Amino acid sequence: MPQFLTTDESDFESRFAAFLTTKREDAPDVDEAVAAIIADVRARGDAAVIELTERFDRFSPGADGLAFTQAEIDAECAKVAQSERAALELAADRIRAYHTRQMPEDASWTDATGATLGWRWTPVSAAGLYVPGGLASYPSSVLMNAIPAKVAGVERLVVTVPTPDNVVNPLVLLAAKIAGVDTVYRVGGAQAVAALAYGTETIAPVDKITGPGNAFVAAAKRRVFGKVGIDMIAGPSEILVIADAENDPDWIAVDLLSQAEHDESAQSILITPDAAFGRAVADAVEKRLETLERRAIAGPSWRDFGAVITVGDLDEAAELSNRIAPEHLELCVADPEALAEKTIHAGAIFLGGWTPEAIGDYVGGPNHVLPTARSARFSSGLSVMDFLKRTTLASMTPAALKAIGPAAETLAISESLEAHGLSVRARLDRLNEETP
Ligand SMILES: NC(=O)c1ccc[n+]([C@@H]2O[C@H](COP(=O)([O-])OP(=O)(O)OC[C@H]3O[C@@H](n4cnc5c(N)ncnc54)[C@H](O)[C@@H]3O)[C@@H](O)[C@H]2O)c1
Ligand SMILES: N[C@H](CO)Cc1c[nH]c[nH+]1
Ligand SMILES: [Zn+2]
Repeated sequence: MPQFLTTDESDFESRFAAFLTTKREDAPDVDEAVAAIIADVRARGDAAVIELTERFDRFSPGADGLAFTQAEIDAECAKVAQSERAALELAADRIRAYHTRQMPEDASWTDATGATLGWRWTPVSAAGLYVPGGLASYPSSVLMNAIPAKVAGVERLVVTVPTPDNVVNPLVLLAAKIAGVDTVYRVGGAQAVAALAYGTETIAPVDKITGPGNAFVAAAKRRVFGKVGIDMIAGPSEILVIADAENDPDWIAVDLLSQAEHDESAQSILITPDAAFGRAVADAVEKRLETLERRAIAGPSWRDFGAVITVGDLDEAAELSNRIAPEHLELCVADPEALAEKTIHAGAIFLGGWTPEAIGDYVGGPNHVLPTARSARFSSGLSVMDFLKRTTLASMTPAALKAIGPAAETLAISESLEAHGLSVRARLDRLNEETP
């Protein structure tokens, strides 16, 4: 049974607090194994990657076979149905258009002292995208990771994907091709992350690694952070729907199940001002679960981590939503724009009953790699910014240095940093000699 909570019950606060802090994931401790794998790849390069692939993915690529050839990619892509190809292309076009608008502008201005200041954005030179293997590999996630990188201007973009038993999902290769990925390596797990971070004879190192994966991949990303940049460690999916009684309970039920079916630890929550509507949605979920193919995943997720919360009004709904800070927030109410003004902590907001979250997972345009586990309080989804760096620019004239240099010298002396002060003083002295 999902939890049924009502804000006017006396024990609501304690039950809600317990619900908020419920541990949803028990990630196995794999850090020691991952440390050994990374050390092995650093020491032995391709030989280690090949051996680990033999052990974990049960085939031997050989050094020549670590990267897919163009002919292999073309042959796999030819297996994809035209309808799927068209859908991927439509998704790619819309994701590209959205992320192009995210590109930030450089800035430069001259202030009253004559100092010219500003900043400049430049892309990382090379990025590596990890694509999980097996059933969990989502071609849509290839687009969501690769397209922002290309829009940002990343010069070399590579994908690593495990291909257990040497079988690849053709849609992953097609998505990579559509997104403009340069090379795809048939390597997975911590060895793929290590190869991307440190490089091997075959795999050139990258500067930034993005993409989800299992506990081994997550631990490896944590370990190589610092040597390279990483995006985030994504947790199980979440959806929060705020809906009034004017909705079809079945629509809301399938929206809740759309994230529940990702993972047994996913979380789906309905907040509604109408208790009877909440019960109708819960009944509709049970009915859908009778036939849903992924009920073995969605059922436990809904029953163990799902909730229906009845509130007094939509202001109270917004307040709870902000405390939950969900990855995805659907606002199925009469005035979703007004409610969106109040729901300030969420990875992505879907406004109105005609905007199911699943549109955002595939073809809306915004990114579907989003902060989970309440981290939307302080972080954002993947964007072009993840593949850009901002460099500040400053240019002094003699007059500008004369105006602000003495204060720098004073601060340097107060920090006992003599050479700092002298580097300013040397120039100020020259200026004083020239124009006493
Ligand atoms: N958050 C998201 O958006 C999202 C999307 C897709 C998948 N996922 C997650 O990605 C994961 C996919 O997992 P997966 O395992 O199918 O694919 P994966 O690609 O993450 O991991 C497969 C690799 O794990 C390594 N591995 C497996 N057992 C190992 C062991 N005992 N020791 C060392 N390495 C080992 C192997 O190298 C193998 O190639 C799931 O946890 C899923 O929830 C998340
Ligand atoms: N909803 C997932 C992220 O939370 C992403 C995804 C991929 N495919 C379908 N959905
Ligand atoms: Zn999804």
